[in-house]
Amino acid sequence: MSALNAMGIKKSFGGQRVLDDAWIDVPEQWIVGLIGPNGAGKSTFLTVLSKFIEPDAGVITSRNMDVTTRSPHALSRAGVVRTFQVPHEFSELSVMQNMMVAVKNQAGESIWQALLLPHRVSAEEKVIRARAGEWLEFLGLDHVAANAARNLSGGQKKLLELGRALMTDPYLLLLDEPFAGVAPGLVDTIIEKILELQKRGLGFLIVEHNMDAVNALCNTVFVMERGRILTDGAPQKIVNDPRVLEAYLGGKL
Ligand SMILES: Nc1ncnc2c1ncn2[C@@H]1O[C@H](COP(=O)(O)OP(=O)(O)OP(=O)(O)O)[C@@H](O)[C@H]1O
Repeated sequence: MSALNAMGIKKSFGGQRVLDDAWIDVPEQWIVGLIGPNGAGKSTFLTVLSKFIEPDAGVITSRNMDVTTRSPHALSRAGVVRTFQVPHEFSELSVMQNMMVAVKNQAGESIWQALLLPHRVSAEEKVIRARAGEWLEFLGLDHVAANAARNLSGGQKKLLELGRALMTDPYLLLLDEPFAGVAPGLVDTIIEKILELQKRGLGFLIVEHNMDAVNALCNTVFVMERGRILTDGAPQKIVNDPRVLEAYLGGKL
């Protein structure tokens, strides 16, 4: 069974075809990479797969459910959650508060109340706080839990973005350039956390330019060029494929 499968995806903007019969398959608990030159359509594909924009054609399924017409909200409630190239944290809230407001279902709304009226903390909110604390510890952010999110480094913001996604209990995470703007030391930390999450049962689809990270993480890689999937396979095979080298400017990955 696939955590995510998409076939025949087409998308045009103002007459420009950006996705042209694009496809992908993410088996359960796999880490799948999506690479390709700038402007190939990777982010657009991720945005279509997470349903933030509608495809013009094609079918998207997750765990054998047709999710083509679902809203992004419904998809994330089902367990498929995306993160953004530029993290979407609430900059004035603390790191802990950011984690707590990310929870799905009704609890998320009551958390806002709890933040505004801190003396009215329900048992449910205590459970959510404890879970947020566990994830922050896992991600190495527990020491900054009380800090305003705006004061985090670029890499810490990426970790917080991952933490906020984890608060929704996903089975598949779609990550858009999780290593962009991250200091080298934190790149290794994020790689380690993703591999640990895979061991705990999560799958990932990762759009990324950092080929060292792709090599370290991915079970398989899809290469996109001008809105189409050029080829797919193990990272070692992909980086030595002359068609892939040609697709990149300068013929070098
Ligand atoms: N909302 C939009 N309206 C018009 N054109 C768009 C829109 N979104 C994307 N495009 C165009 O689609 C093409 C693919 O862009 P996209 O950002 O998906 O590529 P990418 O492979 O993610 O590139 P990069 O690696 O540089 O992030 C580009 O030509 C872009 O200008």
